[in-house]
Amino acid sequence: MMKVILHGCNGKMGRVLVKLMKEDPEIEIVAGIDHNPEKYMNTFPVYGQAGACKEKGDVIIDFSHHSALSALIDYCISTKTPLVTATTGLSGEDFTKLVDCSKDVPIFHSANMSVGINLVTDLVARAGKTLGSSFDIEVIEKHHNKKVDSPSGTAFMLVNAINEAFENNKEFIYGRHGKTDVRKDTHIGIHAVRGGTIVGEHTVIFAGPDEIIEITHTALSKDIFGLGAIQAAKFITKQTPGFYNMNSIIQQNTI
Ligand SMILES: NC(=O)C1=CN([C@@H]2O[C@H](COP(=O)(O)OP(=O)(O)OC[C@H]3O[C@@H](n4cnc5c(N)ncnc54)[C@H](OP(=O)(O)O)[C@@H]3O)[C@@H](O)[C@H]2O)C=CC1
Ligand SMILES: O=C(O)C1=N[C@H](C(=O)O)C[C@H](O)C1
Repeated sequence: MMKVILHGCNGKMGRVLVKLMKEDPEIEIVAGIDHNPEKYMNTFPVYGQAGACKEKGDVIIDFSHHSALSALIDYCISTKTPLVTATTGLSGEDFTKLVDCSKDVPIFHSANMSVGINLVTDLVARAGKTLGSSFDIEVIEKHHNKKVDSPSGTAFMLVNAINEAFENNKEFIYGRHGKTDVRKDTHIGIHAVRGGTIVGEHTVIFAGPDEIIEITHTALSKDIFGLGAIQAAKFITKQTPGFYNMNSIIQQNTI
């Protein structure tokens, strides 16, 4: 039985994880951590912050807010608990802290826990490399109206992968408005749409002379993110300290 501590248990993704983990006979949720512990009647104890958690878990799954990450990492280091973190909106400092922590504890981070988007990340990097600078690259991401961070973590994952293929020579342009300068071929435009209950859609457009390639991933349910996080949790409880992502699982399973 894998004992899980769920960080952000009362949020939208937290509730999805509670539902999915209750259906999994190999998992027990031993505790939750959330800003507002009293919000739901849970069958497990819920604490207002990581430091207050009394239970010991085999792993923590985190879908919360970037501002909570620092305290969570301190908890993981002091209790030597592996962490699967899906939270987006992380700063460079947050990433550095995660990488430092991974020297002592297994850490898994992916801005998108679906298998599909991880394949798309490879595809767009390859497309960028193949098409070169004569194709303009623009990314459009669409999410629900409750999302707090823009652009999405996945959009950053996609453009960073493309940029690497261009030896990091690209400049990210966030939306356009007014009488701005004309587009340069070093630009990658990134555009965020927010509305309704859109689960998550990412399109990368490669617009060239007289032809256009569009690669789109559409998430149809939040369950895919939850199931990916559960798969990641099962994976890192068997790993030594290090920094892991979806590719670590894909390579192992050759899905
Ligand atoms: N990697 C992936 O595949 C996916 C990642 N995400 C990411 O997961 C995160 C959560 O998404 P979602 O569930 O939709 O967001 P929600 O806002 O619905 O949930 C976040 C939860 O975390 C709580 N929280 C906020 N700050 C803290 C804190 N300092 N300590 C403890 N709990 C805190 C919130 O409490 P309160 O509301 O009271 O502030 C809320 O209950 C986002 O960063 C999102 O981008 C989402 C889907 C997929
Ligand atoms: O907040 C969300 O909902 C999502 N966030 C992640 C992101 O920022 O990329 C992943 C997914 O698209 C849903």
